[in-house]
Amino acid sequence: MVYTVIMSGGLGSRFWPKSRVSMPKQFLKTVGDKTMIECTVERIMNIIPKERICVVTNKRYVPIIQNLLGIEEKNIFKEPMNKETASCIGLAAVKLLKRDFEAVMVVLPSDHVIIGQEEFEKTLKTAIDAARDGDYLVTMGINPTRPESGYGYIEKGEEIETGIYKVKRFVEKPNVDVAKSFIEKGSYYWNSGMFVWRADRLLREIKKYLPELYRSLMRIYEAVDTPEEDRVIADEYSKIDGISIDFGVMQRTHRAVVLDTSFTWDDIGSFTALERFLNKDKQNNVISNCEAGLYEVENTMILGNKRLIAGIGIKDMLIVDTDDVLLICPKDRCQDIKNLVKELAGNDEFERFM
Ligand SMILES: Nc1nc2c(ncn2[C@@H]2O[C@H](COP(=O)(O)OP(=O)(O)OP(=O)(O)O)[C@@H](O)[C@H]2O)c(=O)[nH]1
Ligand SMILES: O=P(O)(O)O[C@H]1O[C@H](CO)[C@@H](O)[C@H](O)[C@@H]1O
Repeated sequence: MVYTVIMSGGLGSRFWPKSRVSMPKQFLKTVGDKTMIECTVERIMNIIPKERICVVTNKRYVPIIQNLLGIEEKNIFKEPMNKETASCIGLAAVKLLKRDFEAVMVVLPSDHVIIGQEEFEKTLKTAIDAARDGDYLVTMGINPTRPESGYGYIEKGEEIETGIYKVKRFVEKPNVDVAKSFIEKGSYYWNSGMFVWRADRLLREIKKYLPELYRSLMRIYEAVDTPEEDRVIADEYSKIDGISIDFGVMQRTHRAVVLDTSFTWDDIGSFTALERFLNKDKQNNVISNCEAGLYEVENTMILGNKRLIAGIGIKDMLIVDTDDVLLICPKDRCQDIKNLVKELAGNDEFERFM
């Protein structure tokens, strides 16, 4: 059977200070009036029934997820700590395999915006059909519109069925110059970060490329549904070296295929990504959730809280106000918020702001 696996344990640190450890961005109403994880569930429900929607998350978020989604506890796969997406997806694979030896997993991040529900459903059905036999790791390719260095790039090879191509090359997060050259070539997609594969196929690829992780996952597999499960997961997670599925498996596998897509997609990975979905004034400023008194301010993004935000002679800046933290930085440095958060999180004095 086909299951959805929603990855929802990330900290969303590029969205700090709006996103906090206690309430990361997937649980916030970032675009529209529903939380991002609710939108993810709604998007998939026409294709996969709720009883087969699973969420992998840090154990601290279980109450939030139950409250927002009303998902059965057996479908919430709890991680004791964050070890990136290869282990998160690997854990879901062993949990599902124990339930269903032919499980097909539709792996979805919990924080994307997709416009074009019909096209999305159509693509997903094709992806599921392509993955069902177990030969392929199916990715969904987005036609790139800018040399974004925060994404993975997929070069398409031979067309094996209409709209389905062998992956010639998968390059995770190239620098901007390399990304530019990919776009000029015209044969590259962005990796959407959504994947479809059989759980057993994924585990065979993990065995080949991440053997240590595979051994941990097999020990977890043995313990699933026994009284030892939580303890074994905690033991193994403490040993796992975190790596993303993209660097760990997708860049190395020979079994990836890519589907051409036609829906509008964004991963809302950073504040500037969010900016693309918000209204702008005549000076190209985004002013959200507050009043602003601006004099000669241009191309600036202001996400407010309760206060009036006033400014003079500012250009290309990001201002994020919350009850206890005010963040100010140039817009083109907004990816560095993740580094700032890492640095601040290492300091006891700032822990309460994280
Ligand atoms: N369960 C689980 N989910 C994860 C983990 N890391 C990331 N995710 C989820 O995977 C998706 C993509 O995550 P990223 O955008 O790479 O990371 P993020 O933590 O959301 O954001 P940043 O901290 O800003 O990079 C999101 O839905 C995250 O919630 C993890 O270790 N465990
Ligand atoms: O972990 P990150 O930074 O969100 O990157 C992942 O998602 C990107 C799309 O959101 C993909 O483009 C990347 O290849 C990767 O899967």
